Amino acid sequence: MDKKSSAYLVLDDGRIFEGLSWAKEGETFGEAVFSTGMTGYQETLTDPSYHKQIVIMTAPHIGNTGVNKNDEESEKIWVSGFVVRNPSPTSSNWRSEKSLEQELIDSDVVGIQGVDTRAITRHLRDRGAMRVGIFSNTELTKEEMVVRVRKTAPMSGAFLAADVTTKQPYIINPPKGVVTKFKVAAIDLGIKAATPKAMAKLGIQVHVLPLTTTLDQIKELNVDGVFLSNGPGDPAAMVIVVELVRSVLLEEIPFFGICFGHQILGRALGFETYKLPFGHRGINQPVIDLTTGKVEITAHNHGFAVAAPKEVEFHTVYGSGRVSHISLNDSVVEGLEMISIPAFSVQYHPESAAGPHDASYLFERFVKLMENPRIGLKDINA
Ligand SMILES: NC(=O)CC[C@H](N)C(=O)O
Repeated sequence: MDKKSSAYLVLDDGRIFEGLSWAKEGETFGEAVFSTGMTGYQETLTDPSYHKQIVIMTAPHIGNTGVNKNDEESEKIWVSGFVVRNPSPTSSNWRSEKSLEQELIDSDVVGIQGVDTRAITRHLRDRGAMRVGIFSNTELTKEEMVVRVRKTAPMSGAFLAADVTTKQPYIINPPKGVVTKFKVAAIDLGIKAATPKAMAKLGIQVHVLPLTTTLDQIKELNVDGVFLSNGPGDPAAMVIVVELVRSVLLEEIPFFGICFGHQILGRALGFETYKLPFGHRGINQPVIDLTTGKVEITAHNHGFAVAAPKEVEFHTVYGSGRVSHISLNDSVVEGLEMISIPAFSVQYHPESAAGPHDASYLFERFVKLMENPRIGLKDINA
């Protein structure tokens, strides 16, 4: 095993954690976010929503099952850096094709190991998400490293979806033996691979389209529904897509949004979005469905949220609606549904990847909405 050099995790408030270099050596910058998932490191690394973020894993042992082609959520690793306590020295899994460290090296991802990830997490919980840098094999002084971190762009106001959206449309068809019943235009703001697969299993032919897609291009496809995906950056920077959603709502085309798509629906309806102190990132987050009273254990990855009124029906130019789901950890809005037009969204990830499948019913809800666009959500959920 080659001897590892010292490495430093440097936060923009001047706090520095010393560890050892891991994966690629060098320096990298991003927003420091922590994920509490015990599994799913490969899905996290390849989720485009983490673009320009450095992810701290609270689970101490990472890399135990190596990496494989099936568990990727996109064609590449999007995180800017990866912070772990104890990378596994072996990869033990029948599907493993490569070690995690080798995959990170091959993907030019700078990592750091041997740092107290729990102390870093507690610090971020107390101080909030902030800019961060990883420096390994560096000649810089600690002061020079802090200065470099403070020169990097913050997440607030960041327009990042253009970096991750598909350049060309592509189609995900239902698997063999599943009849195609609906066609959906999925606007790719950083879509995870598990999402169109979850829809295709229900008989939906998913047309994955670039974020620049227009309403006319959607109407040319003669779709039964429009889907807005997860993705990186600040929803307040997504003006072009907010306008598209408003035109879809006016046409009353059945609409479903996940995570970034939920925030953009919220903004299209006229609500503000705001930055959470340190976000929700993990796969055991309790959310209550206010329609059924059921509690779901869900997968989350979001740093922003929608400021919508929770106790009452709200009224917008597109009709009335309500908050459909809230987090049981901190009461953050986790779902919206319109009553008079066919549109709903959730802040969390019903496609999971990784995480529990408690929320997979939401894809069926989208199918029912396309089957009965005129009756709206209230009757569908009854
Ligand atoms: N996973 C996502 O879609 C994230 C949405 C948004 N970028 C946020 O951080 O809240």
